[in-house]
Amino acid sequence: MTSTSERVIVPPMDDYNQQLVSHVHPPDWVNPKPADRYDLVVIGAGTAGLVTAAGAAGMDIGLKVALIERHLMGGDCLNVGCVPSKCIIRSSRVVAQMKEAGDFGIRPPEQIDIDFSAVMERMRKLRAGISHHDSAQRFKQTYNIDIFLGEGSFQDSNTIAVGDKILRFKKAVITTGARAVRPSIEGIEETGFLTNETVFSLTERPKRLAVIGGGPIGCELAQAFRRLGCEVILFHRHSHLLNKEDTDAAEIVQHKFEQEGIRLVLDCKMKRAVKMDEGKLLHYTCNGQDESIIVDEILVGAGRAPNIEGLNLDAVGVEYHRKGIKVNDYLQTTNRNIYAAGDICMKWKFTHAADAAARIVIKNTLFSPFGLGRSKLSDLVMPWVTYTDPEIAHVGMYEDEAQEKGMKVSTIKIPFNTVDRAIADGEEDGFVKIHHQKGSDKILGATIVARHAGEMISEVTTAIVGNVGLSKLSSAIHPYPTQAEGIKKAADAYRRTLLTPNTKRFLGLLTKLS
Ligand SMILES: Cc1cc2nc3c(=O)[nH]c(=O)nc-3n(C[C@H](O)[C@H](O)[C@H](O)COP(=O)(O)OP(=O)(O)OC[C@H]3O[C@@H](n4cnc5c(N)ncnc54)[C@H](O)[C@@H]3O)c2cc1C
Ligand SMILES: NC(=O)c1ccc[n+]([C@@H]2O[C@H](COP(=O)([O-])OP(=O)(O)OC[C@H]3O[C@@H](n4cnc5c(N)ncnc54)[C@H](O)[C@@H]3O)[C@@H](O)[C@H]2O)c1
Repeated sequence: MTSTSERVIVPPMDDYNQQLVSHVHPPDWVNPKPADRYDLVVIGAGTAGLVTAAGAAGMDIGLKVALIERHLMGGDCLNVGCVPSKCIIRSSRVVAQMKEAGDFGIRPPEQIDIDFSAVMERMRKLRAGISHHDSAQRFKQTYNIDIFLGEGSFQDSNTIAVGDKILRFKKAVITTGARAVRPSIEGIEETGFLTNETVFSLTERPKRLAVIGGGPIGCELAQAFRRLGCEVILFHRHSHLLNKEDTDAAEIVQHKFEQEGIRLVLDCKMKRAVKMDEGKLLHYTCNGQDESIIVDEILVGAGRAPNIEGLNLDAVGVEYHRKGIKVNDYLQTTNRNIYAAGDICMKWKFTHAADAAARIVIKNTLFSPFGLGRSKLSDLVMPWVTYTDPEIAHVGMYEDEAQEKGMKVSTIKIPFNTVDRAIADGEEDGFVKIHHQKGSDKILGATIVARHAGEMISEVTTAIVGNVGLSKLSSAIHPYPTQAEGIKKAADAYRRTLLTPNTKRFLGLLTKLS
């Protein structure tokens, strides 16, 4: 047995990050002697890889599974994505609520003292605490999975190399995820910038922060850093933020950002970055005007690039493109023995999407002989949430998407200023919007904008998955007062559309006879 594990550093290497690394890339890890042949080899131990490997090995039916990770087990979600971002978002919400205290009859403190380094330390502590779930030791001991730390690279259609080890497989799954796109802005590499891979290592607050990209990453982090005391300028190349979301929803968030003092530069083109003594100079154009600004740090959240380099995909006939690996609806690549799941191959780049895809892959690789009974990606009903404040939660189709599919759509919108609990909470900026098939109560999709919209959307997801229509939803009792009553109000609004003049006449007759 040889040790192939390279020492990995997650700055700052305090006790918490040492604990994290000891779980997800132990410095003293010794790769095992490979089995003669694996039923499944999984490359990449992010959410998709962990769920695939644990799901297969955890069945305890004697499957031999290997999992390869070159950096940190847990992937983006645990280390540089969902977990650290939601921890600092939580701290930033405390600041926002302290600032709003006056609206609730509570005198806010004269000065809110934000200890940025303590906020980041809290995040590191929580992340380290969660990390044992994804640890190499746990996956080895609980599931009897062979963990190989190192870069996986295909040799041929039956073997993968990790360092000096050769792993033979029946089926392989590529779950290597994606990373931040490096923007093509002149001088940006020399000037230096942060991405999601480095921003959570900050220990000091940058006074002036430029955020490039107004998608989920840019928006969630711009608002958090603004609330934690940075001056934030947010550059986006489209005419409004979160342009993939429902327009009304994005508008509410954009308005909130402006209220909170985030400077928005929309429809912009970044031209050049220059490192100066006073900071980082950014040249850009906006509305045809040349402009510039000096900041202390630049954070880029400008989309994702797939981690395909080094996999040697050409050797195994796995086709790929700029956005990732090509898969069919069964998540099978162009090599029938090799599958893929998660950010490496899917338009839905979410942890829960990677998890759901992994479950499809387990079924299709191991339990669908001759292709019988395979599960399809297109059967999934996918919700997602952007954790701005208010949050935007969505599930199913947007109105235009449904129309493009030839469906006739009706939309019901309930603003939260008509929902008692939202009024009591002082959280009236938002709405529940439900799209349903015209002339029927079948729910096609929904968007919710609310402080905890993410906690509410699952009711609609469950309804869609369970084929529960608006009529049934309207008969489900919702506790009063809750913000989820907004969903019931939408369902009630649908029920009222059934009251045609004829039904009203009939009901009138019934009352006379009663
Ligand atoms: C800032 C940020 C916030 C986010 N917030 C959320 C959120 O709130 N909710 C949500 O649902 N999603 C969120 N996401 C998205 C989520 O993190 C991803 O969709 C999810 O991590 C994808 O999982 P994955 O397994 O496909 O890939 P990854 O998590 O990227 O894992 C891939 C793994 O493969 C390894 N690897 C790559 N190449 C090789 C190789 N050749 N050999 C061995 N190992 C290799 C990598 O090191 C990595 O560990 C966020 C993302 C970011 C960046
Ligand atoms: N809450 C969540 O679930 C969550 C949170 C964060 C990220 N994510 C996932 O991560 C993925 C990546 O997020 P993202 O925000 O990086 O990508 P994105 O592609 O969704 O958004 C980036 C935006 O930046 C713009 N942009 C790119 N280059 C620019 C430039 N030079 N100047 C100005 N604007 C520029 C793009 O046009 C785009 O609209 C998303 O697909 C999302 O699924 C999810």
